Amino acid sequence: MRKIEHIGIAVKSLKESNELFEKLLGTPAYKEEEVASEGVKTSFFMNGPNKIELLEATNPDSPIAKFLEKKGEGIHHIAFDVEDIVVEIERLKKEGFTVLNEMPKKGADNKLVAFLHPKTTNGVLIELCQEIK
Ligand SMILES: CC[C@H](C(=O)O)C(=O)SCCNC(=O)CCNC(=O)[C@H](O)C(C)(C)COP(=O)(O)OP(=O)(O)OC[C@H]1O[C@@H](n2cnc3c(N)ncnc32)[C@H](O)[C@@H]1OP(=O)(O)O
Ligand SMILES: [Co+2]
Repeated sequence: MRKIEHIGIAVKSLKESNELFEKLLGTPAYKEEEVASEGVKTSFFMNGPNKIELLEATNPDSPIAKFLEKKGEGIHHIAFDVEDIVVEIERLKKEGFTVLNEMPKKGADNKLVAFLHPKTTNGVLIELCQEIK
């Protein structure tokens, strides 16, 4: 794990939350992107070296929809940048973490991603991100 790649925040309305985070950070979202496979539409903000990802559900089966139902709006996951996601998945499995998708999948912002079950990470959903070069 090299650094925190982004903090994911579940929101009800991307439009409203984009306006709120633009006021908060003093800068507009630099990208909006839908990831149909995850049932989300996302927007990204840079704040210095830090990246914020806002996520709105695009269907009721989306992990974000279920999260909002259960916990309401708020921090959803922490994403870490990794050099080689396949190597990292194997390492983490050996360490006893539950990897939710052993095959990396295409995420947003030109990344390959995988997730660790929060039950094995002190209640925090962890995302692994490898830049697609
Ligand atoms: C890929 C695009 C983008 C990117 O950055 O590129 C994204 O980040 S997409 C983000 C959305 N996609 C995902 O989150 C995929 C991984 N998530 C999952 O597979 C599920 O959400 C899962 C397994 C974490 C939870 O599934 P589900 O909600 O169906 O199960 P439960 O409600 O039974 O939850 C089980 C247990 O986990 C707790 N939980 C659920 N979500 C979270 C969370 N985000 N953070 C912490 N804990 C979470 C939930 O409360 C349950 O605990 P319990 O004590 O039993 O209540
Ligand atoms: Co994410």
